[in-house]
Amino acid sequence: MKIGLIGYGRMGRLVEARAQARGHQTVVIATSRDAERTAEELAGRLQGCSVAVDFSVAHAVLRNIEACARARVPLVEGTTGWNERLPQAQAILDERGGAMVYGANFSIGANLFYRIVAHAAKLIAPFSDYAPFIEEAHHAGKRDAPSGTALKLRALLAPHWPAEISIAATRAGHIPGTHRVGFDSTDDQILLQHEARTREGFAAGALLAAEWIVTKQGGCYEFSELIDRIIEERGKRS
Ligand SMILES: NC(=O)C1=CN([C@@H]2O[C@H](COP(=O)(O)OP(=O)(O)OC[C@H]3O[C@@H](n4cnc5c(N)ncnc54)[C@H](O)[C@@H]3O)[C@@H](O)[C@H]2O)C=CC1
Ligand SMILES: O=C(O)C1=N[C@H](C(=O)O)C[C@H](O)C1
Repeated sequence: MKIGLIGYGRMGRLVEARAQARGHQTVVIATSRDAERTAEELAGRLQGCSVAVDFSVAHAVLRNIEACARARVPLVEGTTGWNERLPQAQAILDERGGAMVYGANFSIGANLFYRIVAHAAKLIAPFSDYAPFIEEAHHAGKRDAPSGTALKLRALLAPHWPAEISIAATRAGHIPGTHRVGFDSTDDQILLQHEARTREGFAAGALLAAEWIVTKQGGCYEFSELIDRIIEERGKRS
């Protein structure tokens, strides 16, 4: 694949290294130096890419989606902090026939954790003494809080607990990403945790998504849909 990287920080650089190891090539790199470019101008830069991978900043996401759709380049959208603009993103993709896979967390483990949490929520919710809470911890350089993953976890719990579910966010040092979901009762506490050891898992998932979306002509997919397909396929084989 000929990859266009939007954002060349912690994640962008890691995606480049992993992509190279898998025989792909980075042909375009857009950074904060491209912040003033319009979607049309960025689309011009992305011409010739077979796929784009965006790990940049929330305020640039809609511009980046439009640029990729205009250039007819399928997009892997890994940036977080833009959840409330998803309907606008979908409208842009529909209007221009763009293809995008997005996800707050591209690690396979975190996506399996979503399913464990969803199952736990269903199991625990009928016992009204239990109240859920979420804790997340990340490196000091992370801009958004709560994390995209914590918001996704809250969305999984919300159908079972109508009251607001508290999320506590810690920003310190170099923590790659830890998420905890707890269910607290008068007598005990059930605690589930996903802890990323490095960022390699995010980069590996983003490349898996890139290799998948590159074949798609259009559409908007959440990465967890791709994981569902993998779980289904592996279930059939075993
Ligand atoms: N979905 C996932 O699995 C993961 C998502 N993330 C998210 O990815 C994003 C980036 O994370 P990091 O790489 O740690 O950040 P970073 O701060 O290390 O890198 C951000 C990059 O974006 C560039 N940038 C800033 N403004 C831009 C603009 N207007 N246009 C294009 N590029 C621009 C910067 O020059 C920099 O290269 C964050 O939103 C983070 O939450 C991070 C890790 C995993
Ligand atoms: O910014 C990060 O580093 C991470 N961001 C994602 C999020 O907001 O959930 C995923 C991961 O936890 C790392």
